[in-house]
Amino acid sequence: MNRIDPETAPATGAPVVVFDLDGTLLDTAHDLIGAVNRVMAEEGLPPIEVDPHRVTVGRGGRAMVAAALAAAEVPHDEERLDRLTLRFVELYMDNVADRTVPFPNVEAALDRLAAAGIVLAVCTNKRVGLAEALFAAIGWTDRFAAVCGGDSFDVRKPEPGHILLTIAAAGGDPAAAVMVGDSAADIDAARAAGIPVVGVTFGYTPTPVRDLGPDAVIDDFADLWPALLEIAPPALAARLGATDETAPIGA
Ligand SMILES: O=C(O)COP(=O)(O)O
Ligand SMILES: [Mg+2]
Repeated sequence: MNRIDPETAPATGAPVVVFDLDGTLLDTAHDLIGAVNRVMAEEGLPPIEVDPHRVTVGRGGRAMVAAALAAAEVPHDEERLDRLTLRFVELYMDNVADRTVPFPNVEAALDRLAAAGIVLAVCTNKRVGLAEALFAAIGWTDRFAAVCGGDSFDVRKPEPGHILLTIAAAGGDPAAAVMVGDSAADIDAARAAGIPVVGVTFGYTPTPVRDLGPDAVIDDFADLWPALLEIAPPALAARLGATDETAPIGA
C-alpha cells in the first residue's frame, strides 16, 4: 500500500487530494484516549476524559500522554514521557480500531473522487505502522495510492516536505493537488507547500479551523466536492468538473 519512495513512484503527475488522518478522515479520539488511559491505569494514575482532551489528539501520542500526566498533576521528565509514549503506542496498536469510525460521508466522498480518476493519498503525523494497521482493521488497505506517516520521511507536518513527498509517493502532481485537514499542522504545511487546503470543522484542534486560514472550510464531507471545485488548481478542477458538479458529494 505504501509507496514512500518518490524516486520509484510513478511520475503520472495526476490530480491528487491529500488527506490528514486523525480528526479528518477518521474519528480516532476514543481509541487514542483509551490507550492513554490504559497507560495511566498501569501507572496507577486517573484516566482523562475524551472531552476536553479531544483537542489534544491532533498533536500526537506524546502530547496526549503529557496532557494526561499534567491533568493528574504528576511531574514528568523526558525519560518517563518517552517510556510511557512507547507503551501508549503498544497499547494503541492492540486496540487500534475498537471505536474508530469514519466521519459522516467520508467513504462516499472518497469513492466519488476515486471514480473521477483522482489520486487519493494520506499524509498523517501518526506513525505509518499505526496508520496501516488501522486501515487494515477497517478495510481501507487499497483506498490510497500512498499512506505516509510522521516517521516516513525526515520531515513531518507542519513542514511542507511531508505533503510534497506524499504527493510524489502517490504519483500525484503538486500543481494539481489539494490538502484536506483539521489542524494547524495541516494548514501550515499546505500553505508552505503552495497547495490549497480545505479545513474540516469536526476535528481535533484547540483553535477553530476557520481561524487557521484555510482556503475553504467544510462541516461535512458531503460538502467536499463543491469546496474542491472552488479552490482546486485548474487540472484538478477540470477532473472534478468533468463529472457531475451539482450533487453533494455524499449523495
Ligand atoms: O498522530 C498525530 O500526531 C496526528 O495525526 P494526524 O496528522 O493524522 O492528525
Ligand atoms: Mg489531524
